[in-house]
Amino acid sequence: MANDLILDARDIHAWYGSSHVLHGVSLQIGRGETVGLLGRNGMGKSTLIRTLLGHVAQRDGHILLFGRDMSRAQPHEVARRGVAYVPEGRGVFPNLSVKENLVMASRPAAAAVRGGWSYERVMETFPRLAERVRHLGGQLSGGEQQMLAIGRALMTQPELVILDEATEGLAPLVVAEIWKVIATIRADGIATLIVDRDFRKVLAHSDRAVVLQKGQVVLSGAAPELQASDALAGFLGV
Ligand SMILES: Nc1ncnc2c1ncn2[C@@H]1O[C@H](COP(=O)(O)OP(=O)(O)OP(=O)(O)O)[C@@H](O)[C@H]1O
Repeated sequence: MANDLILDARDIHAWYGSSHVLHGVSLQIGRGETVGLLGRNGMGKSTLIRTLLGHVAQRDGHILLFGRDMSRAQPHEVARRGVAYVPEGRGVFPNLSVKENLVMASRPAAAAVRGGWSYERVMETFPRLAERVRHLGGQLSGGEQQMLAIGRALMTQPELVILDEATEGLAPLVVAEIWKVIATIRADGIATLIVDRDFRKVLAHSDRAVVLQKGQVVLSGAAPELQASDALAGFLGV
């Protein structure tokens, strides 16, 4: 199994100044596996993601990516290893056009391996973006920006896509479109780590899920098992 792991993070701690936020979290993601990361507000989900990506300087623990030690890696080194991050708040370039946003993210890399995510395939997957290729990132609606952010992530030909609150604040129709794209990414065999407030949708689209409470893993298991678990509602406060 070890060789099939994309991510193997063990005993992760993280701090903001004197505030100790993650208390020994372990998380494994296998090739092509979709993992949901659940927990109430402020429980450490974004911090865990940002720590894995190298954005939180005060950290401890072991992070292996494809078996390589990335415990002290910088964010650009993690990205180069095939981890694409779609942050809360999207992160598209407002002064570049839709096409420029996509093309500048593009990496040929191992595209041939799976057919890859070409500019054309992103356009087919997101018809709304195709209608707006010349618009600037900043002129797009929130939902379109989110699609552009996901499109950018896919153009890097990732092995693992991390989606932090990708549907936050979007209209129901757009949310439904984004879940459809998440299903496409999964069917493509790209591993995904998903954070979203809609825990039912997360479980429906994941192989496995992990629940954080106060910076610790309090529950984890196969998605169908968690769905049926009485403990889950308690941890999520629903
Ligand atoms: N930049 C920061 N500086 C100081 N404290 C922070 C910072 N970011 C987050 N925190 C604190 O760390 C804890 C975990 O926050 P985090 O954002 O990781 O939680 P979360 O589970 O992602 O919740 P949310 O859904 O609200 O984003 C919270 O107590 C939060 O206030």
